[in-house]
Amino acid sequence: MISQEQLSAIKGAKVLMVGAGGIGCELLKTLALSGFQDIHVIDMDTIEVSNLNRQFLFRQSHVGQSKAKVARDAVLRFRPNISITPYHANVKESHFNVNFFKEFDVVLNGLDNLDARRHVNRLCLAADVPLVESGTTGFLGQVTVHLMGKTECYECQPKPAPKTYPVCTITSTPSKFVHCIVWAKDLLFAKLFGDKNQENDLNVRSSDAANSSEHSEDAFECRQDEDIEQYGRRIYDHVFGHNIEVALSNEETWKNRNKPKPIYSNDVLPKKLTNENGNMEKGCATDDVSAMSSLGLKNPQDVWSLAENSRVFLEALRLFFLKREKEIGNLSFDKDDQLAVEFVTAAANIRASSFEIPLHSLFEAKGIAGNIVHAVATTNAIIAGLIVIEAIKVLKKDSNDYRMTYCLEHPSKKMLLMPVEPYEPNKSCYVCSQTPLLLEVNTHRSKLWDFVEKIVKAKLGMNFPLIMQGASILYEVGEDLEEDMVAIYAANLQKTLSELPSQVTSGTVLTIEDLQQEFSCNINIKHREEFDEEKEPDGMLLSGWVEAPVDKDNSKAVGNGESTSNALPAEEILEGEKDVEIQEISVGTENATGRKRKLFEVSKGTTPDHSGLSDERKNHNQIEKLDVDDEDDELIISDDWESLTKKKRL
Ligand SMILES: Nc1ncnc2c1ncn2[C@@H]1O[C@H](COP(=O)(O)OP(=O)(O)OP(=O)(O)O)[C@@H](O)[C@H]1O
Ligand SMILES: [Zn+2]
Repeated sequence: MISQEQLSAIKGAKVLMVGAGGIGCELLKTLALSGFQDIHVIDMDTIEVSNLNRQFLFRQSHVGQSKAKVARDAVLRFRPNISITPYHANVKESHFNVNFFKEFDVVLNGLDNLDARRHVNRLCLAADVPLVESGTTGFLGQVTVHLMGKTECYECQPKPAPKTYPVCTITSTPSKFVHCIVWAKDLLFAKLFGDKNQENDLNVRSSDAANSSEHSEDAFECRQDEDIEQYGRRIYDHVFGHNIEVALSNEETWKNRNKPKPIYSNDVLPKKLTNENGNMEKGCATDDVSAMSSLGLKNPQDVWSLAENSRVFLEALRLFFLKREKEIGNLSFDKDDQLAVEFVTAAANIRASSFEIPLHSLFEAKGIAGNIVHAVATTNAIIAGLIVIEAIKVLKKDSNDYRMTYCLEHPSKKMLLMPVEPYEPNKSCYVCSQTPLLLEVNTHRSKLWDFVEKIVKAKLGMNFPLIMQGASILYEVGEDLEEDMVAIYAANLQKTLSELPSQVTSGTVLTIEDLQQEFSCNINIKHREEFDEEKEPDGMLLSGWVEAPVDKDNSKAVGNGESTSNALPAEEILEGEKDVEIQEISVGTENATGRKRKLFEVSKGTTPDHSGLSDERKNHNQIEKLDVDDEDDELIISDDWESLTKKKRL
């Protein structure tokens, strides 16, 4: 039951929701049904068919329309007297500035990416508005509360770096299906259908290959004298046959590995394919173009044979050239693009055959390629309910009662929700505590451009940076800059740090500001001569704020509105490249009675990895078995659990 006090806090509140996807739809409904009367919703997306299974405010007829607007209309139908203001826009647009954020009593995130979450975190800090952050991944979810000075900010704990793979694993020595998927989508698909000017590691490097004129770079261009089937077969033979032969010629590589088998199209398919594509020739909408339907393959959960994959490969390539020629050169892989998924599945499977890696169905391949953990609508609904509970506490200013709550998938079947006390702000957080960072860099070799791209944008997440050394501005982004300044900054970008007009060397302190985020930080520069190409590919190292270790091979999860905030256990986890953090649950070492609890692993089959975490964090990242004997599935949300799971910084 809602108390009078809660009700008046709710009624008078002006709330900003960011994201109207899986969590957002549930949240908007729950806010409206809880009595909130003034809700603003920002979402930059339009509705897709794939959203309909869980984003229940949307229907087939809404596909292509703004999520924020349709969500508003749907909720107004059952709560016509409340005010919902939709914005079909990116929250990073400049009109959503600090003054805009200051209008709200609380901000509620239902986002799906680190970049937008960091941006909202900074604006909430600058505007001094509380933020309730959330995320779900399949059965897992979490809700955290961030209030400046009271609890940690969203960026107080480092987030894991996106999963990356060594280039040579992808180009030459794949050992898992995901390596074949990355090769198929980031190299082959990009090479054939994406921007031709982009660097691409597709060709295996070999001294022999360099001498081969026949298989030089333009092997990927369609020749004038060949038809599309010949072209497809030539690409097939080049990437699955010739390139594998070249790779085999590097004998050292295969001393301790199984040798791959070159595959040529004539080994797998008849010399001339019969035309099975009658339906496709008679014009159909671009969206419906599908190699599978063209070939009569119906079930996406079937694992195709090598011959079937080879046919899909050639057919998908043919259809791209026949039906989607205008897009070629501009395409990037999109998990919702059926033909792209078919092509990538087939290419990955053919490569997997070569390397004796088990083949996968289109359904599975799509999940891996799109970093998908299938969303669970119930998790989104639970998380949305928890967001509203925390929002009400925020509005009532019950800061002692804030909880970060984890929704767990627990093979031990002990509990579903785990509320713990939020952390205090991290005193060394460069975002909310303004602690300077340290950058080790070769100031004679690295250009200002490297610094802007690799550090300021990629690591610090700034959109409109201004870089200063003392009073002199080295670089600035903005629409109203004078032409001569634009030219000076462009020239600066091409200079090494030590060549800049006000030299950047060891001991220099740079101040970086983002005017939109009203966020600034200092970076102490330390010159270092050498960097390890494998471990420090940026050629520079930022510390003070530590990036969390990349998850071990099998400890990575991604999904709908994926969780990127704090600790979570993960059972069934896929490798991926999206920004998502799945760590361990942090709970205190003693229960309310002071009795020690047994350690256990919350997540089946994964041992917590604390490598790279500070000692303080290691102490916090203990996973404990709670002494509950009952083996039945229990939903535990009692207050007792809160006292059992209090968590404090040591
Ligand atoms: N910068 C941003 N500005 C505004 N809205 C954003 C921004 N980034 C993400 N979003 C929105 O956040 C929502 C996240 O919802 P969700 O995780 O369910 O993703 P989805 O795109 O709807 O589904 P899926 O990725 O699973 O297909 C999306 O609707 C997305 O448009
Ligand atoms: Zn912080």
